Amino acid sequence: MYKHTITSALAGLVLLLLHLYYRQRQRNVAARKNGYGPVVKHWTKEPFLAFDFQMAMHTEIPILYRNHRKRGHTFQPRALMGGSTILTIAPANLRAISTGKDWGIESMRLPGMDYFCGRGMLTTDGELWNHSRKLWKPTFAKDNLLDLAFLSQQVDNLLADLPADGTSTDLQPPLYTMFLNTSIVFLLGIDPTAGSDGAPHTPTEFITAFHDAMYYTMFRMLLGKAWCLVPQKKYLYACKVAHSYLDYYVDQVLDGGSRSTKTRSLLSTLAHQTNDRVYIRDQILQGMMASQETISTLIGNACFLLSRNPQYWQELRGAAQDPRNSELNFDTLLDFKITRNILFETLRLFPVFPIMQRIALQDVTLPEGGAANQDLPVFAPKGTVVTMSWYALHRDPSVFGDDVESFRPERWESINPSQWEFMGFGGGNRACMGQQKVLVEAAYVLMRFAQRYERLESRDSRAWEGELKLTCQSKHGCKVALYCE
Ligand code: HEM
Repeated sequence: MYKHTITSALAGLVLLLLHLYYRQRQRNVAARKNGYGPVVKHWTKEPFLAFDFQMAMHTEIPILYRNHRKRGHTFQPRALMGGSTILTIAPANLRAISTGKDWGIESMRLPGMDYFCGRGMLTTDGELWNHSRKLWKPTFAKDNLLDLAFLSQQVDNLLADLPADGTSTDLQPPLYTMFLNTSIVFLLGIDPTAGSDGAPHTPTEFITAFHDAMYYTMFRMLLGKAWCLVPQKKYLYACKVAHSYLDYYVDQVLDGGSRSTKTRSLLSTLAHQTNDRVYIRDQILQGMMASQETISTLIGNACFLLSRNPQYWQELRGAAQDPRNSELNFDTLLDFKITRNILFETLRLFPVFPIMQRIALQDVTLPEGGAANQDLPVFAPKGTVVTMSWYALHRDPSVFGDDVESFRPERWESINPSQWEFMGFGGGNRACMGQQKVLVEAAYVLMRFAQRYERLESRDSRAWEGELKLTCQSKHGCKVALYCE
């Protein structure tokens, strides 16, 4: 009886595999007839859903680079049950995905994120997304980014706190705290370091709740409908604290009539344009996700690289001490080549967002990647997910030179990658709105550091290893020693 059951199960399995194999063959034949080419396949350990591959690409950042080197610009893990993602870094495909209306993110993100942060730029497609982008726009206008006074004061405090006698220190946590504070000023128009002002929670309680809610939101996104099986008390509490903290400030601005204030935080910009309290709160939460650890991650990575390449620190220090560069304002910082090259080179090697995904909103054609030569178009039926690895894209020797693993900021003087060959700030419809703000603020911090410290030395012999949370940070932080003259 037992033997019979096993034999039947095995026979069933073989039939299922044969069925899946022939279905895939039929699809390939049909695609070829229509001028499409099949995508190069990649074997995974778990062949049904390629689950091991999906997990690895979110935990081991360089894995997609290694696979692209083996399989080419476009490939697909073989998943017998279907539904596996197409991986592509072919610039023509990236252009098509980033500029058309056929690709989106809503169905991948909104179900898991809706309860916490609702509908906004990071969770919707189409009209809703477009509407949010328009409402956010004035906050990123140049005249709203000129004032570096709060950042300057924060940098003063940081420089006063950091040891300058060669004692080992990790720059990542204080950089994170500093940019968390500037983020809150930018989003809410309040100084979180100034103490309590009647809000139902302290800024620290809000931040803790924000992180807790994000942590559980990740599970919601991973588990889909099965999420309801997980105890939800902590998640609901975290959402409640974060919501009530922000509601307090939204109410103040809407009810207190302070909409005419000159402070152009995201909150005040939005309050000029809508009365929808929940909508405004949701946008602030999404702004927090886009901004709160991005700039600190970039500067931390830049310092990590500079501490191992002292010649560039000396170059930066020389420029920072040059009296002609004494005025650090929006325009001078944005035009400053040395910091720009350092920041772009850092983003090239360690993109803050190393992978990005999109889902096909209808049947679509990708311009290339089909057949063994990868020169035929690829058919992507509605619901196909594409994964784009910026980490791999930024290591193309034909664009960046043979020494792609080296930190060489001066390469940016002689290369000219297209928008689809370097995507540190994304590109196309959903390109980063904060790019100028980032380049100016990060340059400001690097210049202030280089003015003060004669040397920046690494205190960590390990190679850079990425840890993917909201952004991709160095797993081991940025352990350095700083020396003043
Ligand atoms: C090192 C810092 C940063 C980097 C590297 C960065 C990079 C990116 C990238 C790659 C995208 C595209 C995402 C996609 O394709 O779906 C993006 C989107 C975005 N970024 Fe940034 N970002 C940074 C900081 C910021 C900051 C500080 C803000 C705001 C204060 C900001 C606001 C946004 C917004 C609003 C979007 C969404 C655009 C949309 O979906 O339409 N970013 N960012």
